Amino acid sequence: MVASVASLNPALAGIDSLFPAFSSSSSLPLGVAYSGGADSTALLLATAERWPGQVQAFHIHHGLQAAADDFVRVCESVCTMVGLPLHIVQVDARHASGESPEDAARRARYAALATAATARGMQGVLLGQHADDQVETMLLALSRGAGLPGLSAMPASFWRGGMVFYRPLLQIPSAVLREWLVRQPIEFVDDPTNTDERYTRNRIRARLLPALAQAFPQFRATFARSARHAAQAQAVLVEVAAQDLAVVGNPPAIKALQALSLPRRANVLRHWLLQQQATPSAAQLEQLLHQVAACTTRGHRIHLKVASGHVTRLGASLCYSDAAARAR
Ligand SMILES: Nc1ncnc2c1ncn2[C@@H]1O[C@H](COP(=O)(O)OP(=O)(O)OP(=O)(O)O)[C@@H](O)[C@H]1O
Repeated sequence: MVASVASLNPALAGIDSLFPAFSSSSSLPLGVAYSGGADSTALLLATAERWPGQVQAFHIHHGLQAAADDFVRVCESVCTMVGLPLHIVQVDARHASGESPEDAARRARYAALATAATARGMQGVLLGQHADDQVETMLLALSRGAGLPGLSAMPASFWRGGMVFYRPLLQIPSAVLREWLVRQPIEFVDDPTNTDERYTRNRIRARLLPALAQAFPQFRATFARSARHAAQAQAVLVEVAAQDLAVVGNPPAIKALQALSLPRRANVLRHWLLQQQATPSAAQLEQLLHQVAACTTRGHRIHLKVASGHVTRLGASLCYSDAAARAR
């Protein structure tokens, strides 16, 4: 009995809880984003066990590290062994100026996964992020002073590039997946950059998570609950902002903005700016609120830098313009 429980892939519980009503017709076949690391290996094996013949693996070759060819070799060997189709997609993940290399790699990875999975007729792509990744994401957000969108951490599903992505392992600790996997005759790779403590995420993993486990043994579950509360509250804020934008107008009329309470004024301005592809810093939003409040005479000028553009006053309304973005 114990042996059969121990031999059960823990990732199965994750996919079963995320897809309770998955029918074998419309939602299959599924792709698995397979890095060759422990988590996506456990996920790939569980998915293939649950839906035999309906699963394909997708590996993105970033060409960023010398170890990338080793990842490909391990992915090929595992997929051959378990009899799964594997698609290897080369991407150019060089980062633009002002973008971090990790963000560039992630953006390129999701775009390539969406394109390749669509081309192969996949109905969704599964990702291997787990409960520890979720806590790390929240702590990273806190370390940067994030608001509710950041504290909401990673959603269990989302659309990108016309493809739906799922994260079935968000409730499963990394150690549980790894403990099972090391007892299987299956190879996996440990990304050497995961232990490089120059990266904040790796410092969080190596130093904070063990301390949290000692102080609050239930931290994965309670942090996940907080992330869900934050996501729910954020969804309400977006709804309220959309309603308020309909009232103040788009672009927003200054007098109508002044009629709103300060928190709603901040909320609707952030929402409006995000629609213009401009993410204001906390200081920029503060300045803008100050200017809107002070704008009580005809001659009052507003000219504020926000993101890579400017918010100005144009008659009775605000205006956002970004010459650099228009030229891109
Ligand atoms: N090169 C890649 N090719 C395909 N999918 C990837 C790749 N890198 C990451 N992913 C997907 O994104 C998820 C999260 O990436 P992350 O970098 O946190 O994981 P990892 O440590 O590289 O690998 P794993 O999660 O498999 O241990 C992975 O679980 C996997 O599903």
